[in-house]
Amino acid sequence: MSLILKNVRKVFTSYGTETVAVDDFDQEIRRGQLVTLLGPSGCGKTTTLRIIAGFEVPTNGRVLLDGKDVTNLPPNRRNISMVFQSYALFPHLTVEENISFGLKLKRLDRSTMKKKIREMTDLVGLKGLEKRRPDQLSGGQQQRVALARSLVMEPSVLLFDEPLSNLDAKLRESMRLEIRRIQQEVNITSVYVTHDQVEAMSISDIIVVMNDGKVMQIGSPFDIYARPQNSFVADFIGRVNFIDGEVESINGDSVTVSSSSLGKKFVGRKGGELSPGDGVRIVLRPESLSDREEDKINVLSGKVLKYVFLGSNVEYEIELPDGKILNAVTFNPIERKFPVVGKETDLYFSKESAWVINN
Ligand SMILES: Nc1ncnc2c1ncn2[C@@H]1O[C@H](COP(=O)(O)OP(=O)(O)OP(=O)(O)O)[C@@H](O)[C@H]1O
Repeated sequence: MSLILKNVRKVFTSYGTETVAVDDFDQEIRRGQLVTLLGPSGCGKTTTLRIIAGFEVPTNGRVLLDGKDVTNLPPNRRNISMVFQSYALFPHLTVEENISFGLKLKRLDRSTMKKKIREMTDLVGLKGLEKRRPDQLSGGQQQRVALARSLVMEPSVLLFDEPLSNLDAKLRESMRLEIRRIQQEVNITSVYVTHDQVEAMSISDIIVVMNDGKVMQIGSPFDIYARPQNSFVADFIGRVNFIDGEVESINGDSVTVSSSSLGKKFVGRKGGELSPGDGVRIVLRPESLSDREEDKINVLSGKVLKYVFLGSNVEYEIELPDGKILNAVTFNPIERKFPVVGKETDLYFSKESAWVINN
């Protein structure tokens, strides 16, 4: 089922102060897509999710489920399920009783109910644990029960509110792959809230980056990482270096940027509407910098401040002539000559990896 948020805005008023929690959120989520709302604390992710679920009514705008306006429908009439960070399982019920709890209201016959429970325990990987209570399960298993309990109701849309926050780092990694597998297998339209950018990158079809209630960018994980539309997105997703300068000339998708503080020119890719004379920044990921020139057309020189050998890669910090610190990561260090701390070194980058945006 498709989900559309049309110019959704939510303003909270408490003690005479207005907070714009969500500002003009406008996006269609197509059937079977997993869309992640990503952003720092307080950016409006949970409020957006609660508006979709029906726990909040937007101040302006509409929510459409398969074309039907559900903006003012209560949660129980939307056929939407939510998976919470806290699992919200019934502690005194077994796995299968937890899963079938909502089904009881549907008055299904015994064999249909049994079949559905078996399908769910198979799907989420809980076979053999049907008779256990939540306190006899690990955190990851409890979250699987919560997921099964949501899916068994065959909702049109599944919402996830930071579902992995209570799990340790290793389990989070495996569970996010599991959630993605299950979501794709069932082909259910999903909205997922997280503040963890790696989690968002690894499970999403589309990421919505939010800040201060505003949508900063909507795009695929690749676009959000490699083609950020503004400094906030570039900085929030992964590590980044910024080189500030001015547009000297534009030729197709190539932009020549001159940096007066470095006394150099660089060629990058046009990342927005730019004109000669515009103040811009080059977005440069640490791994785009290389100690080998090959056919890369840009070069930066600076003093090596730090050099950390990490086996598969090497991280360094370089001080540029304008005093700014550049972070670089190079791979396959065994084949390389090692830079010397305190000495000057050159690092190269391609036009493709230099994404030029408005400053
Ligand atoms: N009921 C409320 N009354 C007043 N302000 C609220 C209410 N709920 C949320 N807010 C405010 O709206 C803004 C967005 O909150 P929201 O909970 O949606 O953010 P979030 O991105 O989910 O944050 P977190 O990651 O910390 O959960 C915040 O400034 C918050 O203080």
